[in-house]
Amino acid sequence: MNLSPHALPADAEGVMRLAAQSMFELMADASQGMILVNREHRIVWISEGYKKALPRLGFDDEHDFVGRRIEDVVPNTLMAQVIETGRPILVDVITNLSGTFVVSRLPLRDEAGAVIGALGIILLDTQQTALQPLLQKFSRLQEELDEARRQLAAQRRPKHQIASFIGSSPAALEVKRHARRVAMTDSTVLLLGETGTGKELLAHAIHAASPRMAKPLVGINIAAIPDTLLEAELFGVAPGAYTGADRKGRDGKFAVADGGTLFLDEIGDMPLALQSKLLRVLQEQEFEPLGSNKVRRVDVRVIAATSRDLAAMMARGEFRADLFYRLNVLPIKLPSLRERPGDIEALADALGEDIARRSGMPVRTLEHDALELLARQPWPGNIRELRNALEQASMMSDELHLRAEHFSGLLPDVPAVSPVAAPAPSTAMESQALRPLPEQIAALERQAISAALAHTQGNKLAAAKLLQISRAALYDKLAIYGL
Ligand SMILES: Nc1ncnc2c1ncn2[C@@H]1O[C@H](COP(=O)(O)OP(=O)(O)OP(=O)(O)O)[C@@H](O)[C@H]1O
Repeated sequence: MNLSPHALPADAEGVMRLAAQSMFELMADASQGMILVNREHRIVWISEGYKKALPRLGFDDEHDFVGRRIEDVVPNTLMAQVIETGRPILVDVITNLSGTFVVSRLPLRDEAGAVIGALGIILLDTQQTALQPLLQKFSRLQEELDEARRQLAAQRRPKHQIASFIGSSPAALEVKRHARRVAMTDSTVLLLGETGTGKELLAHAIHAASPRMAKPLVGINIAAIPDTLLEAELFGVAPGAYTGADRKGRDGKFAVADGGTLFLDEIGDMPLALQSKLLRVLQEQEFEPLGSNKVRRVDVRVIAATSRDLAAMMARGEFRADLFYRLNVLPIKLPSLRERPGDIEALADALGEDIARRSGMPVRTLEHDALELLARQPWPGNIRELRNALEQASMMSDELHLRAEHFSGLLPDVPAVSPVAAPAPSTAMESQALRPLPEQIAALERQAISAALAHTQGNKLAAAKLLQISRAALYDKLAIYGL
């Protein structure tokens, strides 16, 4: 007889059938449990080992269990998914009320290849194995990952809605109406207003109300970054352009904000040399990273803000006219607090609640005389300064109702009893002068900065010149004093 070397032996089919059968029996015996379900997800059989786990699933009698749909009796099972997709899940960890198990799930097919059910194997019951510490660690890490994901989602949620812009004065309502309208468009927005009037808050709110809300809002304060670093910060650096830390190259804010919104704060402080590069991104949505000649395309909506008079800067040749007109398509002018004293009560309520929530202090209310006093102030630092005054007054008193006297020394209208200019020290003055020196110096410094900002109408560069300190030093101090 001339047998071809590749011909199947006559008993091949029988051996394979028996192998499948013995494998099945062996697995049913050796594993912690086995379960078979049909096409309709109904349980048709369970192994002896599986029967032992039934009480933990809430079943005393095997006959109550078999015949049911698996998803109705085994929480978190993925057997239905295996039947629907026809794809096995070779190793997985499942946790339900009966414990944590390492399992395997295989689809079962007929001769034509159609899925007729699935086989589930409990490979390990973690309570009974040396893997217990490892699996405990796994479930702890899983919990930590879930928590980190929850926190990240909460952080990504927009910080402010348009309704967070407090105020019902005609000027505040006009700002909100305008903001809602521009949120619908994709054009560049220019927010104009003194420091602390809510430009950043409004930029967040416009982004949150825009179709880009699910994408990032990236912010950059142009005045706070030295001119020499600004180009790299905005447009990124190509790999190899520099040695050292930037050798590998890095994305700039425009690339990070791709698909979302870029908030350019203090746009008036943009150096002339970079203004043309910015104009090109606004017009063409493309730029070249530093040290690269490859054009990068992005889809970014720009919201710019400034407290400076861009038109005057343009007239002086300090700001490019073409950039000004490009930015000025949808300007929104934010009113100063002086222009809307009627909103002070609502603002103080909202800020007071926020201060209490963040500090753990009780919520304070303002007495009539305190409200009248606050309404008379010039507020060069606007709402940020109001917030700061409320925070300091709350910290310095235990009373739940703040009166005008609680703002003594915190506002120019209620002069701090300065130790230097105290002609006839009263008890209050003495106690003021007995405060620690660093505290007194800080109070004076804060007042000097407030006064300089009031004088320059919020122009920080001019205020820094007046105070004879650098722009960066002024920014540091503004952050320290919450101005
Ligand atoms: N209308 C408002 N309602 C409630 N809070 C406000 C409002 N406007 C401003 N604030 C609060 O005042 C503070 C300063 O606001 P924001 O930083 O938005 O001002 P800004 O105009 O961007 O200031 P700067 O020009 O100095 O960057 C923030 O704490 C902000 O939440």
